[in-house]
Amino acid sequence: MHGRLDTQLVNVFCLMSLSVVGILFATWSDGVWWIATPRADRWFIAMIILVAFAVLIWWSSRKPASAHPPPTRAQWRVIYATETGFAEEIAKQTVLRLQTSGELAERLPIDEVALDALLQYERVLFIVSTAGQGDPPEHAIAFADTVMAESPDLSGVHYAVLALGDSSYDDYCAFGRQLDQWLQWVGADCMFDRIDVDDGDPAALDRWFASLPSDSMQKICDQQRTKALSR
Ligand SMILES: Cc1cc2nc3c(=O)[nH]c(=O)nc-3n(C[C@H](O)[C@H](O)[C@H](O)COP(=O)(O)O)c2cc1C
Repeated sequence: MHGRLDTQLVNVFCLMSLSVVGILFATWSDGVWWIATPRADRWFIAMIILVAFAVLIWWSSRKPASAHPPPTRAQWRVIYATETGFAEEIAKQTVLRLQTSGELAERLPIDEVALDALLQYERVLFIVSTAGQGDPPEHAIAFADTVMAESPDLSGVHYAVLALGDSSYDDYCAFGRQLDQWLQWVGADCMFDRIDVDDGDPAALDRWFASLPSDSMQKICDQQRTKALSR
């Protein structure tokens, strides 16, 4: 918007300057104007200047290449921790939903996630169960003991947690809660509140899937982002 206004002001300034120069030339000679028809070579030079000017105007008024490239969609990482396979199944369905909505998404077991990789992720969905007596699943123990023992700055990471558990256990959804607390502690940005799933509760799972971006919602976000960038 500002760019267009600036260009228009420059155009107005140029036209005014040319008018002033024209008036000065007109008042320069107080003798009789030479009214003979210009020679052919003068006509030719004038035509070339006119065409060059027209080409210059056309070239400078072409739509400039956008300074803001279209928003790229972030890659979603769906990280799961499972003992008996339920979290992995929900992770598969989550990735499928995201991909059907036009998102880029990949599924990763938590034991394949290192801290330096996590720092690079933009959008992460954790789907984790609790095993034993409030313990992480076996393949998540190393993550809990090493990565979650650190205090990195995860402020660039947007996350959500789906905690699978069973309220008949004392430490209901303990690992999901610990993970959520750690993510908050290290400054990660929570996209929506943690959802606890009691013994596979379908209503809680529905809430999880409803919280994922739909295609239409993504389009609105893209449009808003493009608008915000072009301001
Ligand atoms: C041996 C065992 C221990 C469990 N311990 C807990 C627990 O401490 N807290 C809890 O909320 N759920 C506990 N659960 C329930 C599981 O977290 C729940 O069934 C979950 O959906 C399993 O997901 P998964 O198949 O991805 O591991 C336990 C389940 C089993 C079989």
